[in-house]
Amino acid sequence: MIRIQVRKTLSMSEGEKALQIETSLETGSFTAIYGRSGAGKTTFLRLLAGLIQPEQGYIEVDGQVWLDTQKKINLPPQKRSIGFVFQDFALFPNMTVLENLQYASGNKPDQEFIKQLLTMVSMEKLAHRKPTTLSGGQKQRIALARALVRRPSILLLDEPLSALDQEMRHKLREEIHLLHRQFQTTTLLVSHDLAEIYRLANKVLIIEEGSISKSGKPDEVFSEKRLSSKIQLTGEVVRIVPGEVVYIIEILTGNSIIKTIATKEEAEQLAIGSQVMVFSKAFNPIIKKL
Ligand SMILES: Nc1ncnc2c1ncn2[C@@H]1O[C@H](COP(=O)(O)OP(=O)(O)OP(=O)(O)O)[C@@H](O)[C@H]1O
Repeated sequence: MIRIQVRKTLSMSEGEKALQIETSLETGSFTAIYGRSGAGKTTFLRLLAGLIQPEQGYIEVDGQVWLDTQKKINLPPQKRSIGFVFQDFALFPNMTVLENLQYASGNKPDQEFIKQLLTMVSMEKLAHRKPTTLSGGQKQRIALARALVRRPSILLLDEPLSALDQEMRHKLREEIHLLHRQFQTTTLLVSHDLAEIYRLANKVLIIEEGSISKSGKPDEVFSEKRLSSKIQLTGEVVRIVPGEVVYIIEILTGNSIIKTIATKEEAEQLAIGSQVMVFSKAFNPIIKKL
């Protein structure tokens, strides 16, 4: 079990605001953190990692206290068993893929485990390449393997797939899913992508106005009961076409575009890039073999 309670004053453009988070996570769970830009999601991960200090807080991970401001306990980042993956790869450019993993694994690299990780992220053949010769997806696979190489108690993923194209995002999402099934590392993922959250997370925390406004299973948190439906898809708004009476909203879901209609009021709440869920009560599909 992981118990977290932190308070930190954030300096926002509109002034100061308190970030106050209190939650507990089951060991081995996969939790997504969702919220507007600037809500404090990254700051929350950095507080957990010990990269920034809260004014007040308590963090206990599987019985070990990492932070207790009352008792003046505060483990430095290197003593907190954490793996971190950011959106911008952050590999050492002068080291090969293998050296990046060996360096991260400390004094006694477990060569067998490094090999297993490289195989799991399909990078065993590229172990001797330098990061500059790799694609974004490949670099992020190495960043994932590197974050896991010390078998951390917590894996923190800060929008790890957001710099990748749709296809690569999808592939890496499945790899993260497999890595989590294999190692059961307690994971926190910051994501704006509902499809990603649905696929990976068993719990979601929504951060609004500096605190958790909702938490629960993705289904409970995102779907509204009144919208009980036969089909539910998640996607991203790619086009909004105003009409005389209604608006046409084009939504990218997987590799397909769905067109739906919306009232002016509904359309005004959307923007290009908004993540949405599409519901339909009547589902009467026609199947055509491709
Ligand atoms: N160490 C710090 N001390 C005080 N304020 C900070 C600190 N780090 C970040 N902030 C402020 O806290 C706010 C939240 O930033 P944060 O990066 O956590 O948001 P976010 O929810 O991750 O946003 P995004 O989705 O855009 O990445 C910002 O206004 C930022 O300027």
